[in-house]
Amino acid sequence: MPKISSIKDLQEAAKEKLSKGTYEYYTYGAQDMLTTSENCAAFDRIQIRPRVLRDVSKMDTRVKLFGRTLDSPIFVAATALQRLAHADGEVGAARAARRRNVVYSLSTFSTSSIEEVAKESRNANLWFQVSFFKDKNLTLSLIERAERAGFAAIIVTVDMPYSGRRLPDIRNPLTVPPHLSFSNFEPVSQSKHTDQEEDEWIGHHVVNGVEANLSWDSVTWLKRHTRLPLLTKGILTPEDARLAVAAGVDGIIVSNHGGRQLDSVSATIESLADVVDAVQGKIPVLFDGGVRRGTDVFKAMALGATAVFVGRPNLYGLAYNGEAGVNLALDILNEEFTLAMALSGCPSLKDINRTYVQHALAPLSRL
Ligand SMILES: Cc1cc2nc3c(=O)[nH]c(=O)nc-3n(C[C@H](O)[C@H](O)[C@H](O)COP(=O)(O)O)c2cc1C
Ligand SMILES: CCCCCCC(=O)C(=O)O
Repeated sequence: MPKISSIKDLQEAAKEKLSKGTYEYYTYGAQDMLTTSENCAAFDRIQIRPRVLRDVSKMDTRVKLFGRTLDSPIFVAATALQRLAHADGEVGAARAARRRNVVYSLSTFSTSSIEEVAKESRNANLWFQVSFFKDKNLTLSLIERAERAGFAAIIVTVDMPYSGRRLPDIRNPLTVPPHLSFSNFEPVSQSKHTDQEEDEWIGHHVVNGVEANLSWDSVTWLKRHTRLPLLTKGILTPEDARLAVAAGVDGIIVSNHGGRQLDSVSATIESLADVVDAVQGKIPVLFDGGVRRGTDVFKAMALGATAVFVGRPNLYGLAYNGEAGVNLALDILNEEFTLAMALSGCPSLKDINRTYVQHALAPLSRL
């Protein structure tokens, strides 16, 4: 394998290391994966309009969010089951995010617990992703644990009342090996139990436990029960963005779950500007989906994102080389992004705006 110099290289290296089932669980999307592909392809239909003869001798990628200053707007998205990729798992990935002073979001469906990640990555910028469970006390207890452990924000996922139809999962359902568990679901994980009891409990709480009877009142309810900033993840339309603002959330994440939920929805980069316009600057709009290059980050920032999350690049980094692999993924993206800013004549994030991008008449073609 030649030197890893792009996220694509990392993906190929990860494919070599992971079992087929794990690689497909991480990489694939719902049904025909139209949206998963589009998330990446749509970036190629956007061109950058660089300005020249600016002072780019000092670059500043810092972003301020909810009272904290982060060194870069490239954050790590919540993804389940990270220790399937490497023993370093969520802890290693959170440490890599801490090294760059950026946000690490921990999935509810993690293989290291809220407390373990907080303890082992002390002083990291941790956000917790929660789902609405039928058992409301379960949702609340997860949030309370995240608050107690020092997490700085709550992300509530709103695009997953049911799991999307992912064909590898249907043909060959992913199993969690016996040495791993959904660590946030303690009652079973900590007590003596048989594998069958564990499977039944997980089936009940994790897979079938997610609530499908939801409304914006559910979000208001959650907001009342946390003192942390609350972000809704999975917004794709200006209509829902306006409702999110009205519900009093502190931030929106434009996301289609990496194309893993409803196939045939638009690429997130194509939904971003409309959401940003609807929100009118009242709350930050964050973004994820298909970011594989620093130039993708630049395009999302130009269309109004306050920060972007990367999901699969983090998993590929982990699979390649644990914490060091996530460091590598974040280094590549940050180097590419800073260079894109400099070559576009934008020394700081506040300089980047919509005048720096345009829709290509034809997709930019890849060699
Ligand atoms: C393997 C995998 C697991 C995921 N698990 C979660 C999860 O537990 N909760 C959640 O809200 N989103 C989850 N997501 C969605 C990511 O948070 C994010 O929206 C998506 O990965 C962004 O797209 P990208 O992978 O192209 O960067 C998952 C995505 C992947 C690929
Ligand atoms: C096997 C349980 C996985 C929970 C859902 C994780 C997720 O959001 C995903 O996209 O996968």
